[in-house]
Amino acid sequence: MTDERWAWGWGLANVDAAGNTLDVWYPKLEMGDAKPSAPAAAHGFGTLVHDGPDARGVRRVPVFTAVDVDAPIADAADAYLRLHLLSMRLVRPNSMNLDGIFGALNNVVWTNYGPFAVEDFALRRLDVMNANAGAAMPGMHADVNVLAIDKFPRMLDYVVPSGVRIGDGDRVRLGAYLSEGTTVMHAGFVNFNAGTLGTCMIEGRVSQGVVVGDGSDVGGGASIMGTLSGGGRLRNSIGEHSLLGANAGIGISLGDNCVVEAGLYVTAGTKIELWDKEKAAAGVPLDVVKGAELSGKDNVMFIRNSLTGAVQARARKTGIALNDALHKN
Ligand SMILES: CC(C)(COP(=O)(O)OP(=O)(O)OC[C@H]1O[C@@H](n2cnc3c(N)ncnc32)[C@H](O)[C@@H]1OP(=O)(O)O)[C@@H](O)C(=O)NCCC(=O)NCCSC(=O)CCC(=O)O
Ligand SMILES: O=C(O)C1=N[C@H](C(=O)O)CCC1
Ligand SMILES: [Mg+2]
Repeated sequence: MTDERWAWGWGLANVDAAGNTLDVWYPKLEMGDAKPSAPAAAHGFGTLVHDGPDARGVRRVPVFTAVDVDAPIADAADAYLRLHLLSMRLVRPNSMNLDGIFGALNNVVWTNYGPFAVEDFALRRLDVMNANAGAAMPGMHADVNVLAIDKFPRMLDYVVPSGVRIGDGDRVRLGAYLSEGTTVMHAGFVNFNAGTLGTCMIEGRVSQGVVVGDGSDVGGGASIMGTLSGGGRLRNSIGEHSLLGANAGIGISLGDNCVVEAGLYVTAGTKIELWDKEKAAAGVPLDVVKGAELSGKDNVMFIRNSLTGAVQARARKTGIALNDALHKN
């Protein structure tokens, strides 16, 4: 036994004319504590493999990839393997080394004909349209629709996890980790290395590094601050049976059984009054703490008092209950 964590499998790579790997699809991956000496089986991609370029200028080649998930990312095939591990629920967010992921991934034009290189895209698009002209329907030209230009593709084109609903596939990147019973509505968003650890309703944005616990709800338009851009360093999370209200936001973590009022953004620096009924009734000033001091605490309701304008934290005894009917996926 070693304490190494290895993952491996056969992937089908799209490789552009310059030799750049645009993407790799791994239908199946395995994990173990040692590097496999050789693939256990043949790749099985059959006629999907073509060594010469297609009309996109892209070759499709099988690659056998084995990676130590605790080592930095080596290349695009490695990055794609780790993103698959997350979406296949083989590895939880924040438990793998993802150093170097943006450098390893190529920027790609994602289309209804698969990935294209950015270089000379207009000419490649013309080649594909000409190749298709009248092929099935005389006089008709099949358009190449550009869905995105990005380093990360949609999860659902690579991994379809069981027990989830996703209203709009564009809103969930490969590398999202969605547990059984999760529903992501159309305005929700889940980044890579982020997701849900149980049954959840996601109608807001779950940033890279953020995880949401069982029985919790991220309301419409809600935002959970991430760490990739904008200078924030705190990796935020939401515990179990908590509610981040519609259009609310957090730059701190929520523990279990918490609620953030709709429309309220609580940051680490927000000055918050600790609600105390007796003190308030007696006109005694309430204690004040910064948001960071309440980060991760259980049983807290955050509101902006509509009479005084102060943000307040009030004790809450129980967690929220999701609507079961929306999670029998
Ligand atoms: C913060 C809460 C939870 C508060 O709810 P309640 O008012 O029921 O709480 P309560 O404990 O019953 O309230 C106790 C007392 O506090 C008062 N109170 C409540 N909020 C207050 C405020 N901001 N300022 C001053 N007083 C307040 C109540 O009137 C009540 O007063 P009395 O004692 O005098 O009666 C709610 O307002 C909220 O924001 N819920 C979030 C719901 C949400 O966003 N769900 C996601 C849906 S997502 C969605 O719908 C998608 C749509 C979309 O995309 O936008
Ligand atoms: O899962 C659904 O469908 C949901 N529907 C609600 C709606 O249609 O308003 C919102 C939450 C999830
Ligand atoms: Mg509905």
